[in-house]
Amino acid sequence: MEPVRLFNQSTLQIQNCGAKGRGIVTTVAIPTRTVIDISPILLFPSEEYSTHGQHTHLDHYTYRWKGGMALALGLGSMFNHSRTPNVGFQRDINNGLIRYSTLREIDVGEELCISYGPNLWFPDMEDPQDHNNGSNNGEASKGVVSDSEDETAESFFSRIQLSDGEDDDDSV
Ligand SMILES: C[S@@+](CC[C@H](N)C(=O)[O-])C[C@H]1O[C@@H](n2cnc3c(N)ncnc32)[C@H](O)[C@@H]1O
Repeated sequence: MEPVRLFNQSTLQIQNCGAKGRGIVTTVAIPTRTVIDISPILLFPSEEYSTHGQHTHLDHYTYRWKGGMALALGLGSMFNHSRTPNVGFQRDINNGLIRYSTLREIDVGEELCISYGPNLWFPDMEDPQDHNNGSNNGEASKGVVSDSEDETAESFFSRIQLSDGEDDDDSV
């Protein structure tokens, strides 16, 4: 596909990122700790999700959320995964939003990626070992990230909390 400038964020564009499918790329350099998007979510209650949603393509896009699974509307559904993400996110459960912020300085033309956590349901194209053996392409449950109540060391929530200032330490 041709890169398409996004209406609400004119410095980011969505484009084809090879085997990963579509992804988000920046057309300008971005300083660290910059909020780059705030995506409202659509909540699917747990029962509805287990009966219907998880059997559909939605299951590749949803975030674990209090009371069910959430689909991020807008950019939030377009971030690809990296083991070394340059974007972090924070769920705002009360307001039904996810805030995305840069974790380091980002150069022009870089793809913006989040970490989905350790349980991938596809071979990671950014990880040559995984790409070769496809070892994660099996039993792992889908859903983009781990439960906020049950964070793993590799997931964003255990690494940084930007917007509420409770913990803005990058360390794991
Ligand atoms: C939330 S969607 C991201 C947007 C997606 N690329 C698209 O075009 O709709 C998650 C899907 O993107 C793909 N994906 C994301 N990160 C990837 C990676 N590092 N390696 C391979 N595929 C990836 C997988 O197919 C995954 O199910």
